[in-house]
Formats: sequence, structure tokens, C-alpha cells
Amino acid sequence: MRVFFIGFGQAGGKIVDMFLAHDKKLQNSSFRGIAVNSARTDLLGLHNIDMKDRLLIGQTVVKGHGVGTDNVCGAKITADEIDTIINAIDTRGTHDIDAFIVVAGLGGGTGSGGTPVLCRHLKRIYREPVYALAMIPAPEEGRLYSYNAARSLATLVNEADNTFVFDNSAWKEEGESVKSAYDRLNEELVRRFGVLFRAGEVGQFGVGEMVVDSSEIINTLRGGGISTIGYAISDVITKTKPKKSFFSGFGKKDKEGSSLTGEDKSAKIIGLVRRAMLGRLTLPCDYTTAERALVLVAGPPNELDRKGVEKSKSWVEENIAGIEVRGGDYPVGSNYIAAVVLLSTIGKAPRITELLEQAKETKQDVIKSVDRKSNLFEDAIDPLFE
Ligand SMILES: Nc1nc2c(ncn2[C@@H]2O[C@H](COP(=O)(O)OP(=O)(O)OP(=O)(O)O)[C@@H](O)[C@H]2O)c(=O)[nH]1
Repeated sequence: MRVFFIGFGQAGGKIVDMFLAHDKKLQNSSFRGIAVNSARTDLLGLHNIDMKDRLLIGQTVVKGHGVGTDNVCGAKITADEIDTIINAIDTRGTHDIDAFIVVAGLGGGTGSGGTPVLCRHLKRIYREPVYALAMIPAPEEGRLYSYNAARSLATLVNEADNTFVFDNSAWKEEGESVKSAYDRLNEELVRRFGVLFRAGEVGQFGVGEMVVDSSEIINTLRGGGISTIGYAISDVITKTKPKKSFFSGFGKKDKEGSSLTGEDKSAKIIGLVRRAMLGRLTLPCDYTTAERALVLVAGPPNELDRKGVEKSKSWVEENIAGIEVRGGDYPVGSNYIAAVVLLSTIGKAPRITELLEQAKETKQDVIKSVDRKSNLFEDAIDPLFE
């Protein structure tokens, strides 16, 4: 799939930067991206997005210092400067893309406020689908962050064609602070979504037996709402080491041995897909409530197996609410075989329910505290001037 990424705010910019870095490393050109932010220093910290594709907004209001976790301000400056943002996107070129993906952390101000506004305008202007990839904050970041995320997400689901969610709290280790975990979390996120978003692109290893076209991904996401993905990898048993690794960075040693038979390959793929769906999802949820799914298996061509993918699809279909399960394979040069399961339009995710409940409580508390303040000077003496 050819993707146009817009990284909104600090987290969004960093993640798009990383998607482009992976693309470069793989000598691919499936992805292009720009970064939009109200903080100048955040934009300067990026490495793989061209300087001309880093857009500073809200200069007259916040003078390049960010909106300070005020997502209403983030939404306002985005709306005020929407023409400048659209112009930057057009300048970068959109004629050959399959989808837009706006990436942001929803707990802050710029990305949280700006993403729903941008999605609305992109949908109005372009025919291509507009997706959001949203990171939700850990509860320990504080109530303001949760409140921002809940408000932004509730708006976003009505503006984007689908929203992929990554839950920071589900991915950080016990005792690890979210901040120190960011680099690791971002690697996990980009690796998973990278395999999905690259599907359908013809690489140097040819076309798969059961190609997953970008239209399969788009149709899987058609129901809207929120989506999550699962991912699992397994070593490939090879006699010789492939030259370039697609899923590099896992730090495991190559294994020597003989290739698997057809039955073994099928079993391995089914096992992998089960692990992907039953393991940790980007947003942990009740997978039985998913309306649609897509199964993607990527690995060296001689490890891919049509029967294995077909059986995996049937297994996923038996386990989700809907009946639409698409799938296919994707040949890459690697010592690993990877399975991605996209669960789309999910109906139940405890973390989202919690976030929305928390936001309602926060709103009530804010109203109460405003009332308390107004009571304090209710019967006060006349002010010096009105
Ligand atoms: N996964 C991940 N999440 C991040 C990262 N940085 C920040 N976040 C999350 O994103 C939220 C928003 O943070 P930022 O992106 O810094 O905020 P912003 O959009 O730049 O907005 P302002 O700084 O308020 O102008 C935070 O509350 C975190 O939950 C990151 O590198 N990775």
C-alpha cells in the first residue's frame, strides 16, 4: 500500500520519522510523510523527514513553543491553518497514494486537537481513505492526558475512515516509565504497522501466491470505528542465510537445518496466526467483537503456504463476530516469518471504556471545582471596576 503519512505533534512526528527510516533501510518507497507541529524544537529533532516537509503551525499564537497540552488550542490552530497544511501535502504529491494515515499521541495538545480536524478536511478534499494511527496515554500520565485522549478519540472516530489504536500502557513494562519506554514502544509499533502497510507492494522477492492488495486492506477497514493488530514471528529454518533481513533487529541467531514440508509449513503458519491474534494486540480488546479481519503472512517465498493462510483465515472467521476475513501472503527476504492479524471495527475494548469513563468523571470534577470557585466570591463586596 502506498501511504502518505502526516505525523501530528511530537509523538506523531517521531513515529512517521521511524516509518520512513525503516522504508529507507529496506530500500522501499512505499511511504512518504510530512510532520506538522506547533513546537519548533520537536520538528528540529526529526531525521528522516525532509526539512521542507516539516511544517510549523500556530506561530502567531504560541510562537513555536507548542500548545502545552491544550487540545482545544491544537484544534483551533489546525483549523485556522488548514490551507497551509493541505498545500504542504499537495506539494509532496498525492496522485499515486492509496491512503492517508495521520499519526498522533492523543494525550497532548497539538496532535490530539489537530488530528480530527485534519482528517475531516482530508476526507473532504481527497478520494483516498483517511486513517488515523493514535497512541493513547497510560493512566499514570495524569487525568488531563486521559481527558484529552478521550475527547480526541471520540471526535476522531467520526472523522477518520478508521482509527488504529496503540495503547501505551499495555506495552510498557512493569515499573518502566512511559517516557523511557517510548523508543522501544515506537519500534514495536512501527514494525507491526509497517508489515501491514507495506502489503501489496511488489518487492525484489516477487509477488505472493495470495497477494494482499491495498483494496483488501481498505475493505477490511471499511466499517470505521477502531482497529487493532496482532503480530507474531517465528524463525525460518534455512541452510543458507538470506542477504537482507526484512524484520531485522530481533537479535536472534540463524538456525541451520532443512526446509519444512508442505504440511509443516501450513501448521507453522496456523500456529503463528493464532499467536498473533491471541497475543498482545496494539490495543488489547475482546477480539470476538471484531467485525472484519485481515490475515497477512510475510516471509521468504519458500516458507509461504496457501493452505496455511486459508486455514488460518477460517480459524479467524470462527472466532470473530463478522464473516469478512481477508488474507494473503507477502514474500520478503528474511530469516523470520511474520503474521499480522488486523481486527477491524472492534466492539469492546476495556481500556477505551475506562478512558471514556475517566473523562466523564474528570468533566464532572471540573464543573464542581468551577462551581466552588464561583461560590467563594458570590456574596463578595463590589469589585473596584467591572
Ligand atoms: N508511543 C509513543 N507515545 C508517545 C510518544 N511521545 C509522546 N507520546 C504520547 O503522546 C501523548 C502526546 O504527546 P506529544 O506528542 O508530545 O504531544 P503534542 O501533540 O506534541 O502536543 P503538545 O506538546 O501539547 O503541543 C503523550 O501523552 C504520550 O501518551 C512516543 O514517542 N511514543
